[in-house]
Amino acid sequence: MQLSFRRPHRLALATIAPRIFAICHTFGLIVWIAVIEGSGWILILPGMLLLLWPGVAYALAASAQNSKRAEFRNLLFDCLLFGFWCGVLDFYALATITMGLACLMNNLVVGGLRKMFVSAALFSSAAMIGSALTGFNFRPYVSNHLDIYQWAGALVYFLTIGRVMYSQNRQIVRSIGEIKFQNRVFHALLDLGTVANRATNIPSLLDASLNHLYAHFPDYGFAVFLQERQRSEMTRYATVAGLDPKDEKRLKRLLANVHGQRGKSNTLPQTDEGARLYAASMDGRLSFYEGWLIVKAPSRDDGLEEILSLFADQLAAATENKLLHLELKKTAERDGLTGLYNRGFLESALEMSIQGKAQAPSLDFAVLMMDVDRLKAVNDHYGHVAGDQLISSVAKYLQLHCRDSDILARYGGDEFVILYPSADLTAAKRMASLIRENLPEQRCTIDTVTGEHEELPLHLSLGFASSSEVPPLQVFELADERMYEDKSKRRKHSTDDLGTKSRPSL
Ligand SMILES: Nc1nc2c(ncn2[C@@H]2O[C@H](COP(=O)(O)OP(=O)(O)OP(=O)(O)O)[C@@H](O)[C@H]2O)c(=O)[nH]1
Repeated sequence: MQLSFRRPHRLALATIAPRIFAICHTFGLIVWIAVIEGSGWILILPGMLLLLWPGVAYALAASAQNSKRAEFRNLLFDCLLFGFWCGVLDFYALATITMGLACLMNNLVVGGLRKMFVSAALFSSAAMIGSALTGFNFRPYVSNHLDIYQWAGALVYFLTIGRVMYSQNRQIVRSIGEIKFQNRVFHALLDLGTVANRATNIPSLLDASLNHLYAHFPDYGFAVFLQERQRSEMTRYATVAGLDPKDEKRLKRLLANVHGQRGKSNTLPQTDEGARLYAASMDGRLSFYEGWLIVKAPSRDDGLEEILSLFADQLAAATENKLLHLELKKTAERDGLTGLYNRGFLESALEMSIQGKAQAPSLDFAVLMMDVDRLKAVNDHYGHVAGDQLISSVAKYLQLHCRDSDILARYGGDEFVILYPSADLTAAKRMASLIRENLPEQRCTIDTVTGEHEELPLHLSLGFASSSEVPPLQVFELADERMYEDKSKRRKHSTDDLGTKSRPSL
């Protein structure tokens, strides 16, 4: 079997010095007594074997699979050795008491009462064996000088043990502090994903994430900057938490430095009257942006760099996911030409309004349907680009007069719908009147196929209905019917004009 030595557990390291001292001191005691009682080498030679023990104990701990457990065994073996020699030295009282106490105390400290009792049993048994082998003598006192030697040795030994316990305690306190900090980092990282997922857009994601980090690390300040990859001078998003406004200047300077380091994900410390600014790149994970997470630490913090890149990575991943999600949502919900909601979104919103009315009958909704007049003629005469411009102009006009709660959608080619999810007919009527009165004055500039600009008026046919008039399922149909009635009326008025003009009467 091949022995492999490793750095043993800190307990085995801590006991090296006190054990060497105790063994050397005991060897001195053996030599002294051997000289006094004239037993000479009969006592000294076996005593020399004792000197090997600290090395053997260390080797046992360093080669064991579990060096802590091996050191527990070594401490028990200490009791056997010292007990044996107390017996051999005829129970010299001061040595027996101090050695016995030291053995009991060491085992009590590392293994509690149970280990202490085991160590007491081992010590006494070994003492009995030692005494039996040398013929059961009892000599509690040897000389004053030896008493002084033994007192001094005991004093140094207990002081050494005290020092060891103090440094062990300090290390434990430091370790607990580190564990607590790592725990905070772990929780902050774990929750960062959840916080970021809850956000509805990028600014709120960055805001919530930085506030979350600040709540976990109130002594620190945080900032994040996202810049367009193509135009890095354009800061698209910037958020700070826990930073002084005067820090912003410093941050700008820091950002100017980190620009040159683009692509690197290492942090760049910058001194600032005791506090330090660190920047971690979010580059690797962002497709269209380059970003920096900046942390202001109250003092130099070497451990921060590693953690900071974890936070930067997590934040970048959450931002990239949100950007993709928003893009997907936009594609799924929005109309490509006008940016208004599309038919699918409107239909699900209408479905929800219908269900809402079923659950709360007092909750009315209304629909305003609109159709652009004579788009086909514009297409035919000026081309489809001009037709598109006309549609976009109508969309912009409607958007301008809608509130955030209104759902304005492009329903089909030239059809628009506004759903008022929690309003009766009044809102739809008001919008219809506005359109009737103001729209004819509006003009849309189109590009003709010959490259000229033309101004065309905007015309819409309208129909509105509300759940206060008909059952919810029929509201849309009624608005549609009314819109076609309106269109028929408007057509009648303009039929003659169309016949007489060379280009569409718009
Ligand atoms: N330029 C353009 N034209 C479109 C678009 N979607 C639909 N159209 C055209 O819009 C026209 C709509 O037809 P209609 O509603 O029947 O005709 P209209 O000319 O608006 O006539 P009225 O509604 O009866 O006034 C069709 O010619 C479609 O090809 C679009 O996105 N862009």
